[in-house]
Amino acid sequence: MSQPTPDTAPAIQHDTLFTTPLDKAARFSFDEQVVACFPDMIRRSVPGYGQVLAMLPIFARRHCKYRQQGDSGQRVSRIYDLGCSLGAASMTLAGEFDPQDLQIKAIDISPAMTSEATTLLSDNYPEHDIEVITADIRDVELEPCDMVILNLTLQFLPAADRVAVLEKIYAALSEGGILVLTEKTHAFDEQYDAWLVERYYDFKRANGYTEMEISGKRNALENVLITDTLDEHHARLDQVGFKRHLTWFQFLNFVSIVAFK
Ligand SMILES: Nc1ncnc2c1ncn2[C@@H]1O[C@H](C[S@+](CC[C@H]([NH3+])C(=O)[O-])CC(=O)[O-])[C@@H](O)[C@H]1O
Ligand SMILES: O=C(O)C(=O)Cc1ccccc1
Repeated sequence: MSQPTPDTAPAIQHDTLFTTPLDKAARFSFDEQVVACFPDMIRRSVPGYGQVLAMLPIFARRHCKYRQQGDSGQRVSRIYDLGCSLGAASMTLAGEFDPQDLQIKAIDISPAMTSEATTLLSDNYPEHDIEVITADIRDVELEPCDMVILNLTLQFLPAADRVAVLEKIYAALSEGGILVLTEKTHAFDEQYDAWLVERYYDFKRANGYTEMEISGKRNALENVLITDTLDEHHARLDQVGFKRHLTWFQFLNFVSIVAFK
């Protein structure tokens, strides 16, 4: 199935959030202002964002086993999209699967995000079984599932809460299921890290962001987006029980890992 062009969504606004000097203490939050420009912001700010999304249905085809659902005998695979924002990952998956083959549960803590995600997903994929839930992923119980997507979400949880969320994901995944974990990272080596950060800012400049926007966003994300190193991610996946996990994508300081149950 090909991806329909979203026709009912409001026009995507250009990200101009940090074009004026702001209170230095203003923290980044996923509010209405961010929602309005989010698709533009994330594509201009996250190297490889579109490429990672495009691989999700390809991974899903290989790892989602049809499961028996209730008394109806309906067979579907269940996928969680945790920290779904506007549902881009769910949208990409829905575009590549028939409605009867998938059940998607998309969860985000920001009501501004889930409200818009609900509209976008139901307008574009009315036949698909997609539930958008406003909740903190630290609090939700996960049902048995075949694939879990954490696309740039774990980095926003307090470091102390990350193990518990991954343990819960490991417990919910079926044998043969996968977690796809995409994150911004930092390098342990200071010189490598400085090089990666500077090239990341070059990437942002190339995408039209000014020095003020780059530094404004950096200040706003301080203590909000807390990166780990790639080694820390792999060690934590080991710790929660995943025996096999592979970095399948890297673009500057952004990585994506697939962990196999
Ligand atoms: N505790 C939490 N519980 C639930 N959601 C949370 C929590 N903390 C933060 N979030 C949510 O995690 C999302 C992170 S954005 C994900 C992009 C998306 N995955 C995408 O594929 O486009 C990444 C980014 O903006 O860099 C936001 O929508 C937060 O509200
Ligand atoms: O890390 C950054 O500087 C970013 O701009 C990434 C990002 C993208 C979208 C929301 C929050 C952070």
